[in-house]
Amino acid sequence: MKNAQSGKYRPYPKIDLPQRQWPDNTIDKAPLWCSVDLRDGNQALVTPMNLDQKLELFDLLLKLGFKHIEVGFPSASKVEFDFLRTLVERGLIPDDVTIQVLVQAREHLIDKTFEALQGVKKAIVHLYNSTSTAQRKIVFKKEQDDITALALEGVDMVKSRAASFDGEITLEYSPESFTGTEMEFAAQICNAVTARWGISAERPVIINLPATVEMATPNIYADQIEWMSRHLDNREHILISTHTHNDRGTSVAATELALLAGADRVEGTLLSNGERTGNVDIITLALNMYTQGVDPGLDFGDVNTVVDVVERCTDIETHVRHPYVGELVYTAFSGSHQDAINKGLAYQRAKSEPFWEVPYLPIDPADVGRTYESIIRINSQSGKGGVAYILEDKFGYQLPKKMHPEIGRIVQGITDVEGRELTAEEILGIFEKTYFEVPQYIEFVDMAVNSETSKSGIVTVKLTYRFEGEEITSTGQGNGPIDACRKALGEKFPHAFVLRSYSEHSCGEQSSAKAVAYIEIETEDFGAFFGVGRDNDITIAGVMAMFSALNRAYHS
Ligand SMILES: CC(=O)SCCNC(=O)CCNC(=O)[C@H](O)C(C)(C)COP(=O)(O)OP(=O)(O)OC[C@H]1O[C@@H](n2cnc3c(N)ncnc32)[C@H](O)[C@@H]1OP(=O)(O)O
Ligand SMILES: CC(C)C(=O)C(=O)O
Ligand SMILES: [Mg+2]
Repeated sequence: MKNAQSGKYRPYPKIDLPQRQWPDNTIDKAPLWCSVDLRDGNQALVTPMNLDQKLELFDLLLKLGFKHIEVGFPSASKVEFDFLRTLVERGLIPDDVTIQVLVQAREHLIDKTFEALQGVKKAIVHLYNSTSTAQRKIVFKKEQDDITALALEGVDMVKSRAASFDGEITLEYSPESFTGTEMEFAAQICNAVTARWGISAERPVIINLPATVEMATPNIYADQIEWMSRHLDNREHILISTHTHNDRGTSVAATELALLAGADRVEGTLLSNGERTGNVDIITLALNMYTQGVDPGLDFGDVNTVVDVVERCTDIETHVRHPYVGELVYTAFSGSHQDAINKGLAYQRAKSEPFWEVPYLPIDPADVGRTYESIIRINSQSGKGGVAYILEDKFGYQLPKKMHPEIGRIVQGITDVEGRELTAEEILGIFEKTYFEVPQYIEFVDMAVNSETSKSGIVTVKLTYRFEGEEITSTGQGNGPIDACRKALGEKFPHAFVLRSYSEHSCGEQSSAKAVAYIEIETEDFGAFFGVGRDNDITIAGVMAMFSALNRAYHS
């Protein structure tokens, strides 16, 4: 890169805003949302949407709850014109939804726009012209007064068409390239526009202040919004609208700070489609509010469907890390995150009040229609907690905590060698191979508990097992069936061991549930090992767990 101080680039100047108020404000209600997916999003696509795609996306926007929808630039092309006509002719615009159309301050375009609007009950006509120093100098080659005159000509044209229009027309005016415009001129042109329109309580105006190009830090945009809010005439009849692009990657922050600064309305798109780096992502904005306990007024309870429809219509894939909706945003691979999430979810389930307190998950995935299925995935960065979570969450095995390090080590040994993610089924396979498919050094065959003796507290069992090619049946007594089986192995089994811990649970649906038992033994010869047994009968499951542990110890 060249020297940044070569003079090619300059810092954006500060806004003179004495006693700015916005830093002390909080967002406590949703703005009026306006989707510009069908216009700004569409105009930025390699292949603009066809009629069917626009209809599908429009339908999604209605379902999500948008009340202002910019449906296009009807004077720009046949598809744009036909789309609006289709909405009107098929009666697809609900009474509580206002459609918006964009147009330049040019007569033939305004006429075409009103032709497209015929039959619409209420519409926002969004008139724009560029006001920035660069556009005035380079593109329009006009002074400020000429630019204002252009805007006012546009207003006059819209006003006269609106007067003879059957439906209700609201004016939206955008000093396009606002962020490159001097504040005084921006206020001056907006005030001229609203005055010419005849602003009043009955004729409110939307003043949209676009970061057509994001040029500065978000606090500057907030300053600009507060500055404009202070300098716009008839502020009470104006809806200040934001329209941020994401050139510096801070459109969400800029919009949020603009809301603190007094903006009433937000234009943006789903998943940030739009010119260059995109428009601000309304999903992120809305869910940011939701996670602060503020009702966003849009329903993102099924983000997977939103992503499907938007991807189908725009032919743009969603990044796996996209806030709230990306494939990996609810997934932890790393051990310490998995451990904390696992504990957090258990804590959340157990407590009675609803406040969401799960570490590393700023939102409950279920609230946006995401499942817990993919929260924890296993690779070489993962730890024992993650493995235990998968075995319990997916397959119902509630491994005792003491056993987690053992299975964690075994799985990590495999991920280290494989160098890739292991699926849940592969984790289950490792678990079953480790505990249920151990080569049989000593093999359990059968057992029977003497029910009479069990009443006295001491249990007598008859155990049959296979050892060194011989099937042996022997009797043992103990303070439980497993202890009795241990004794029944007697002197024929050469490795002395003691039982260290035991736990059990049932696993699976009621009708097909199995009992699962976990036993830890400590052998003199091989050290401590866990074993797992699974059977219809809990006692047999326990004894099988003991054999599993013995065989693992022997083969260690
Ligand atoms: C920031 C934004 O997103 S703004 C929205 C931009 N969206 C689009 O442009 C998508 C749709 N646009 C189009 O299809 C076409 O540009 C049309 C149909 C609107 C116009 O097409 P054309 O007239 O053939 O071409 P073009 O857009 O290049 O016209 C440029 C002329 O319009 C003028 N112009 C541009 N914007 C405006 C405006 N808002 N008001 C008045 N005149 C304008 C330019 O100064 C230029 O004038 P010149 O011919 O005297 O040099
Ligand atoms: C038309 C205007 C509002 C626009 O899209 C922009 O300035 O980014
Ligand atoms: Mg834009």
